[in-house]
Amino acid sequence: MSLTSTLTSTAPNNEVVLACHNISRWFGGLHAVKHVTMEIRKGETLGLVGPNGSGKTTTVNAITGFFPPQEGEILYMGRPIQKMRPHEIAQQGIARTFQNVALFKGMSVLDNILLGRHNFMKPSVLRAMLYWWSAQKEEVSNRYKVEEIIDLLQLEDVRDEMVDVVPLGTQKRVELARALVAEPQFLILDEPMAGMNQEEKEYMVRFILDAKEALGLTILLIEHHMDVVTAICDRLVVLNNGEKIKEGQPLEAISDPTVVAAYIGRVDNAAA
Ligand SMILES: Nc1ncnc2c1ncn2[C@@H]1O[C@H](COP(=O)(O)OP(=O)(O)OP(=O)(O)O)[C@@H](O)[C@H]1O
Repeated sequence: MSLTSTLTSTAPNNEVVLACHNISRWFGGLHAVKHVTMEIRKGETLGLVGPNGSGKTTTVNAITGFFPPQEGEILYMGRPIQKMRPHEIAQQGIARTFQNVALFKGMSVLDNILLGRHNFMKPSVLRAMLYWWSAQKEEVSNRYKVEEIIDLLQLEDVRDEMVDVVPLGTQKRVELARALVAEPQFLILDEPMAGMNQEEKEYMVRFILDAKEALGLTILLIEHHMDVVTAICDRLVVLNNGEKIKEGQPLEAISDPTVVAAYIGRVDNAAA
């Protein structure tokens, strides 16, 4: 499969799922995200790109409540979320994967995926003892969802393996599975193809598109591989030094002189 021949099949509509209005985040004296405004519409795959250190992960950390914005507003389905804690934001229907694989070593693939159901698990021992039948129903429903996602992402063969022994590409897929079993409407992927070879990248693209189609997702994708970004994103937002420098159709955005200069500037700086 060629990445350039890949097409998104679920067209976005005009309903705004997530809106960031003028958000800023500082770390001490470092203004990591500067007055960023962007909107993501239902069914859309929005690419968030930019050179290293341009503020992409910080923006995602602001949306997901890990490092909330100190200025500005974030609306999810029209409701402000910028003061919510990460688990409350997750409960709204937002799930994410992390730039560096963040799985629990020493646990199986299956158990790592099951952890994504924690928002659906009620931990009361008393409740479980008194209402064993209800706990059983809950267990069955968790298992059912997990099996559906294992099937969708073709993880059947490795489900009982320790997660640390499966290849990186599969670990990234396990992370995606863990995010998907939380039944999100809005999925944030932070460099899901990092460290992958071409074949692994192509598989991952396929899995992301399949998941989007099957589960009706809206996606925010941070990705450095421009072939992936141009193949699967409907629009791009480009950051540089914490600021939004461009927003538009993928091919148009990445060939914009300001964007090209931002990337080349980093290369020159790195070489200096
Ligand atoms: N928790 C933190 N504490 C201090 N500084 C931070 C923190 N998180 C990010 N930064 C800084 O904020 C700036 C933006 O970083 P960020 O990780 O958002 O960039 P990025 O675009 O995601 O980069 P990359 O593509 O390399 O992942 C960088 O200068 C980074 O060092």
